[in-house]
Parts: sequence; C-alpha cells; structure tokens
Amino acid sequence: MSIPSEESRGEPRMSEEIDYMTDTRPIAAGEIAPGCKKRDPIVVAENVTRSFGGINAVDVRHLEIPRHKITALIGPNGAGKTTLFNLLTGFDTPNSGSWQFEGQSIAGVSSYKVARMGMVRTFQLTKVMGKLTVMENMRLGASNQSGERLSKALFKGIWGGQEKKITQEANVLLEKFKLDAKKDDYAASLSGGQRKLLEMARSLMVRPKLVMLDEPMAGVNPALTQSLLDHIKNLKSEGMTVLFVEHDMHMVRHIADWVVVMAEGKIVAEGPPAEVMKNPAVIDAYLGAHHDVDLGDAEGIKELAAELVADEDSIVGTENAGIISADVLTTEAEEPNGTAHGRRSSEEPNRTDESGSTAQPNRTEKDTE
Ligand SMILES: Nc1ncnc2c1ncn2[C@@H]1O[C@H](COP(=O)(O)OP(=O)(O)OP(=O)(O)O)[C@@H](O)[C@H]1O
Repeated sequence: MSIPSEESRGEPRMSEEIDYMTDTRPIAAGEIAPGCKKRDPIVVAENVTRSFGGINAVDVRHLEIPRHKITALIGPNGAGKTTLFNLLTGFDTPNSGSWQFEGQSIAGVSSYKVARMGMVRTFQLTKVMGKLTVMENMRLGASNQSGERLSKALFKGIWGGQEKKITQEANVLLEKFKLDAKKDDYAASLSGGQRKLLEMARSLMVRPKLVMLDEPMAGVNPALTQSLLDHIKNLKSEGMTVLFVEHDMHMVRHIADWVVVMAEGKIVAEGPPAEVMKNPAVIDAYLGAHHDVDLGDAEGIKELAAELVADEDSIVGTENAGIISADVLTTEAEEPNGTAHGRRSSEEPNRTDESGSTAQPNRTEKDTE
C-alpha cells in the first residue's frame, strides 16, 4: 500500500506517493553514528535515564527512530532495551529525560494515552487475557482506542454504534492473523506463537502509527516464525513504523532497515544491519565471531563449519565437538604443544565463558562445544 509522504527537516514535500517497501532514501540525516539524527524521525528522545539502585539501566543521550522503517533494538541481556521500551510507552518513569512522538512531548503521559496517540507495544512475556476469548481480547484492544473501561470492553450493547464497527475491525485483523477460526476460544487455549499473534493483532485495534514489539520471536514455534516475520513486514507496507527488540539475528538481518545497539544502558552503535553487524565493537560485545552465518539452511551450516575450521578460538570442549569435522580435530590434536583443545584457558580469556552470560544469539563456540 502507498501512503503520502510526511517529509520533515526542510526536505521538499514530494508530490508523488511513496512505496515504503522500496523507499531507498537515506535514513540518517547526516553522518551515521550512535544517536545520529534521522531524515524523518517519529520518536526523538533526549537524555533519558533510569537507574535501579546502583545500576544505570538506561542512559540514552539522544535517540531518533526513523518513521516508516523497521528498526531493531539489539544488545546483550540487561542492556536496558525493555526498560527503554517501558519508559517510552509510559509503563515506567525515568529519572530524567524528555521524548517526543510525532513532535508531541509524551514524557509522563500514561501508557493508555500513549497507545491512544498511536504508539503501542507488546511484551516479552505475552500479555493476553487467558480467561477471555480471542474476540474479547480484541475488544479490549479497542477499549484503549476509545478510553473505555474493561467492563465496557466486554459487554455487548454498551458501545452502541461502535460495537459493530469494532467487531468488524477485529474480524478483519483476526482473519489476517489466521485466528478467525479461534475467535470464540479462550486465549489460554492458544499456543505461545498464536498468543504472540493475538497480542500483535490486538495492538493494531488502535490503528497505531508506531508498533513496538518486545522479542516477538521468543518462544515461537519455528512453523509460525515466517508468518510473524511477514506480519511485521506488512505493518511497514501499511505505513506503520516498527521498533522491535530481538535476540534472533536471523530476524534482524532479514527484516530490519536499521539497527540500534544498546549496551549498559547506552546506545553504542547504529546503522543499516549489514554495517552494524560488521562493527567490531558490536561483534565483540554481543554477536560473536560467526554471527553472520545463516543456520537456516544446509549451506549456512557448511559455511559455519568452514569458518570454524579457520578460527582456532573455536576449538574448545571435547573431541566430539559437534559440527567441527573430525579432520580438523585430529590436526589440532596432533599439534606438538598438545594444547589444541585448551589453548585459550591459560594465556587468553575464554570468549565462550566471557560472553556466555550475555550474548544469546552467539551460535558459535557455545553451540559447538
Ligand atoms: N524493576 C527492576 N528492578 C530492578 N532492576 C531492574 C528492573 N528492571 C530492570 N532492571 C535492571 O536493569 C537492567 C536493564 O534491564 P532490561 O530488562 O531493560 O534489559 P534488556 O536489555 O531488556 O535485557 P533482556 O535482553 O534480558 O530482556 C538490568 O540490569 C536489570 O536487572
């Protein structure tokens, strides 16, 4: 679907419509660097901080989220991604900071008002109401839109003219998300992946401009993964902006237009996915040496095996070291100093141990042990 462009920052308004799936105009307004300005930001945050005891969970000097793009927010566990989501959407209160959505200051605005303004989010642990039916959950989503209370959201007839319209909209979304056959089932009976879909469908009842997804792939059965990816791409094609937190680098690589990297509360890198994933600081702190390999197919596995052969740091653990070929292990084992499998332990820190506590997507040393 094509949507009229909304230019900002002094650029001429284009008279023709823009297809946001094929729009190749630059995302950054100038040089790409952590906290850089965007050509057309939908969110601008300034000096946002949040600490818990002695921990600076979020310490963001400047962050802009590009409109009509899919932005991935990545970083090790505890980097502050979810806390930043909570702050921006009014689910938590910062120690300091200001931020605008669509040019309007929304710091201190409650979560339901933020949703009504068009900025919605989903949660890492899905929050659908298990004892309500799928359709009732959808109605609850619409209640954010009209500011109605829970009781009104659930009981027929109270909404008068709106009821029919809301049900129609819910039906369209449920059909799109292939949940229409389950609309009278309790949400508790859905699989984890279907609940994620329901949570996403429900958030769309407010017709948002910005959809923020916290780990949409976590706990989703591989059979539903592609469908979730397609739904997220569709949000963009329908003119929405998406910001998602994800540890699954396959997803980040395949659907993100832009990647923002957080570590210890700060924005430490950002840019197009291919560039960010080549950034040595990001690789060291988060991705690990072989992050670039797609393990979704046999070629990817072969590629990883070849990379591991060339990377002596990868030889850890026992001789049954997974996908490392027996030839390689034999060669290593025959080295005169006899340290082939334990060489990092004395003179260098073992990267597996170091990163194991933080870097979930690192499918390298850990997985080959
Ligand atoms: N309610 C809280 N009380 C105390 N500490 C908290 C709270 N929420 C978050 N933290 C701490 O703030 C830091 C940032 O946590 P946050 O959950 O935002 O990280 P994250 O990047 O989302 O991590 P993950 O990828 O594991 O979800 C962590 O050190 C966490 O322990």
